[in-house]
Amino acid sequence: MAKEEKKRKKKIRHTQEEENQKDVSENKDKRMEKIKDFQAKSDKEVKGKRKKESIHKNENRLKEENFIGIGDIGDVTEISDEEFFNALASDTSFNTDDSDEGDEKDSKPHKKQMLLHWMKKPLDINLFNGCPLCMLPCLDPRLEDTLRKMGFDSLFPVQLAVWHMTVGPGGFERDICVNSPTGSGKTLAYALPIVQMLSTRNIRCLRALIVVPTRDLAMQVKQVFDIVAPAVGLCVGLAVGQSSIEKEISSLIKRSKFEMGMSFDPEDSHVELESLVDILVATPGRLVDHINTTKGFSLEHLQYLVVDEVDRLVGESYQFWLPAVLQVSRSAQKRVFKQASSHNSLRTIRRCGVERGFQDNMYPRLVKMIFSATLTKDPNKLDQLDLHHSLYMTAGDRRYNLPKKLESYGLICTTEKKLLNLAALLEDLDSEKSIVFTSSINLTHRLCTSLNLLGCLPCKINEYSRLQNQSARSKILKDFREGRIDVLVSSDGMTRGMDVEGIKNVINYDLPMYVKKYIHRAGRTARAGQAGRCFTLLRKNETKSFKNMLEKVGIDSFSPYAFPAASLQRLEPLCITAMEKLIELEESKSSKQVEASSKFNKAK
Ligand SMILES: Nc1ncnc2c1ncn2[C@@H]1O[C@H](COP(=O)(O)OP(=O)(O)OP(=O)(O)O)[C@@H](O)[C@H]1O
Repeated sequence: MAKEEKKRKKKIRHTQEEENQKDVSENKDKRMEKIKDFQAKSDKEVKGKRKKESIHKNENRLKEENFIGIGDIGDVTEISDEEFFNALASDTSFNTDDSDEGDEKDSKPHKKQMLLHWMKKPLDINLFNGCPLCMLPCLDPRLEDTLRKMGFDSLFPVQLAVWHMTVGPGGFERDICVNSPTGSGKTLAYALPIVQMLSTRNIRCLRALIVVPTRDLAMQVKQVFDIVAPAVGLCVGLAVGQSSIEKEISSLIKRSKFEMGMSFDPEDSHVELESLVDILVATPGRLVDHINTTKGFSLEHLQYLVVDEVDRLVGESYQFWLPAVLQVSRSAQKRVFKQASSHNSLRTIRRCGVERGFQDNMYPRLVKMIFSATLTKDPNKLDQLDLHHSLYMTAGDRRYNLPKKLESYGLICTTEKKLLNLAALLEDLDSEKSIVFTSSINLTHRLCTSLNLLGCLPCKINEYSRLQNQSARSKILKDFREGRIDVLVSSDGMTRGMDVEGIKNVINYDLPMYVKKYIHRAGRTARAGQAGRCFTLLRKNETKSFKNMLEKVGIDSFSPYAFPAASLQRLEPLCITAMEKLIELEESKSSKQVEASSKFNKAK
């Protein structure tokens, strides 16, 4: 009897276990289904954005092709339909931050490629070896002292090359166009000669303008000037919209004494407002605001114009600022030049002779210096800069170069396994300082949330994208610089020019579609001659395009990077749980948004 009872109970237990297992596996299938749907939705969202970007890019290309500009247009970005749909299918990242990141492909053999004559014989920066500061001709001892305090005892090749063409024998006779790899020291390459040349000025007025594409980069460039400029008594201003325009104006323009007192009559326009700065670092939008609206803001004494990340700043989304600056400085220059014989209070004596003017009027030359790690060769874009007797400087004979000590790796996996592979990689890297790049702002947020929901990684992770306001981004960047954050999940807004010391790894969560984007992302590491690694997560069907991309920067293949199966198995359930929590968060967020909008509609 007891035996039969035992048998019966065992049978019941067995069927229960079978049913439970069946529930669990059905449940798991449902969970995986839900995660797949979620991933497909986010892929679709990113693809939609990319498609828009790419159509936008093609519209621009067509516009350019119909543009009757100088020379041929063989250098415009080209993407055939089949490439476009391949890229979409392989889920590679189109530019979502800036449609100007496209490559100017070396035009196909059948297309005549027009290369500007001055770009045909570039000056090779690699011919210049690093030069000890004590051997640098004409360097102001105060600047030498400051550089040593910065921990620099020699100049990098690009810095020496630019020095020779500006302060040295080259004497600023020509406009300088520099194409030098990321992290090679371009900021100091232009800051040093400008500060050296202005160190002898008597009267303070705005003589040097540096334009960069983003606020964060502008603040970073200003930090460099804030170290070297005061050493020779120069003042530096910032115009980026970081503070209110009134606050900014008071930091740039000295209000006349009358304006302080009661007796000031605003109509009294003959009172000359003085500049509080010799050098201004600005983003295009705020610069144009000051040109158009700020009383006393003048470019008439401008001697140096620097355009950093120039291929971005002459791109389609920034085209508004350059004509304004050139026009204002040109007309002001002509006026100043004519008055030069008069005894006005301030005469701007510029070196480097005069420029071919309009209607044969001669006027002092505005020296232009343009910099990028991926300098454009498109004649239509460069023509906007109105360059004078340009000198093209580049590192070696290849168009695009990665830092010498950068190693490129590829992690081949399916979309579904990307989070799992990224988690395994971050676990592998322990808490080394790293940046994870994604192609869209929303994906940045989701990825950062998922990684934190895993709860098992040895690193502190935060996100950095336009979803956060400027002050939040500045704080996160500061925490990252100071080591309170180990891994930054970032959209491409961070890419250009940002210099954070000690970044060991860059991780592309998705394959950048253009080599320029790859260069600027990977260039966040291996800076100033240090070593660094760039990992790219890609699908099997993206391997070919990744290899093609690396060939453009002189790398004939990438090293595969894989993980022991055990670590993937251990992390997989955690990733699934993290994805489910993320889906719940997204669903509750969207239901709250629906609730809020229905309440809003009812209230109307
Ligand atoms: N002469 C030097 N000696 C040692 N370090 C230097 C020197 N010049 C610059 N550096 C350091 O090199 C790093 C990269 O400099 P910088 O940001 O100017 O590079 P970059 O070429 O502008 O890079 P990107 O193309 O990404 O903007 C900075 O951390 C800077 O402090």
